Amino acid sequence: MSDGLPLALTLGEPAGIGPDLSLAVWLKRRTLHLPPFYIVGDLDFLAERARLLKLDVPLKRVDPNEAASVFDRALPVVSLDAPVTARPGKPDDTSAPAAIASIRRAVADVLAGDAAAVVTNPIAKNVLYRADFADPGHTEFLARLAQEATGQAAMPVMLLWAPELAVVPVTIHIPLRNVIAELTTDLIVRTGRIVAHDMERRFGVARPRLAVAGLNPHAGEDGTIGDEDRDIVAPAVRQLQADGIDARGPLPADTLFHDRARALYDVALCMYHDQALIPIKTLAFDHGVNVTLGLPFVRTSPDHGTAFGLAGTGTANPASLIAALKLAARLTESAPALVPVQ
Ligand SMILES: NC(=O)C1=CN([C@@H]2O[C@H](COP(=O)(O)OP(=O)(O)OC[C@H]3O[C@@H](n4cnc5c(N)ncnc54)[C@H](O)[C@@H]3O)[C@@H](O)[C@H]2O)C=CC1
Ligand SMILES: NCC(=O)COP(=O)(O)O
Repeated sequence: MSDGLPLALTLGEPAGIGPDLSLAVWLKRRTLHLPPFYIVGDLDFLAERARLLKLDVPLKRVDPNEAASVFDRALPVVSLDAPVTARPGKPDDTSAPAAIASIRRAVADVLAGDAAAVVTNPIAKNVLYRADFADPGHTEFLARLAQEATGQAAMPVMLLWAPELAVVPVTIHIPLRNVIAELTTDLIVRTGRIVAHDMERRFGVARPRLAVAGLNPHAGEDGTIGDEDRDIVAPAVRQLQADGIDARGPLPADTLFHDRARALYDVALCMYHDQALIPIKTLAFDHGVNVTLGLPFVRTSPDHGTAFGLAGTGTANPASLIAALKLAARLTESAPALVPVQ
């Protein structure tokens, strides 16, 4: 990992499974050779959750620069002045400030060079929205924080990655009825350029192959089942090709995700959230990782959400968080912790 720096892991929604998984994966640090990380959150709250789960996890309040050396014997906690009282499975609007402050601190640490990358635990979007969180999710919030800190505009792109499949939703958390209005040739082109750049730079794929899904059934069937594929998606593919990017499409989405089709591309660019996330969560829910491309730093996250029904039970599967920690370490190895925004 870059310069032996630890990963900064956010608290996420305190009533969700993020705290449980963070404690559980620390216990597996040696057997799984996990990269060192610290969690940004309320130490007393984490100690209480560990007691509830009967997990013997010593916690140590640290500054980020102490975290790597502490990690082997205790879970390092960068403590925030944002106490949490939420109980497992009972989301409580008062914990939104702590969830937000944790993300802010993790980003500040990585931008200050004190952490190698940001790994986020799941937040409950509706809880944050009620607290006037202005962004749809981490993806856009992280880009805003990066822009505020560096003065450089960042266009964040959501990638869901697993060894079996990588997908990008071009439009993300918007109502389905707004997708057509927001889907433009320019948006697809800008997204495709960032995907091609970051797949090469971060993931080490020499000439990434992009499969661009159509929006309509049968990719519009020559404009007879909707004209967006012909008028919006196809020109974007041509532009990406003119840029020298190996892009194909628009391809019918219903035949894009079976085994033989997946062997022909590195990333599928999908036109809306569920077109991208259904296939990857079907194939790789337990170990899929959410990665934000287009940022000047690495951010990964488990692919799942807060799973309120499992919080405090000790039954949530930690595999996706483990994959997120390992991928964050890998991505910071293959490129500097901070890369300029294109
Ligand atoms: N990166 C993030 O911050 C994300 C946040 N969310 C948020 O999570 C909340 C709940 O969303 P849902 O759609 O219900 O998705 P979810 O992923 O929390 O749960 C979907 C199903 O998968 C199960 N599940 C999830 N994680 C699991 C794990 N580690 N082990 C075993 N089973 C697991 C749950 O019990 C549930 O049956 C929402 O508020 C949403 O906004 C959802 C996805 C990502
Ligand atoms: N469906 C993916 C998701 O909700 C993650 O969003 P983000 O918080 O990473 O932007």
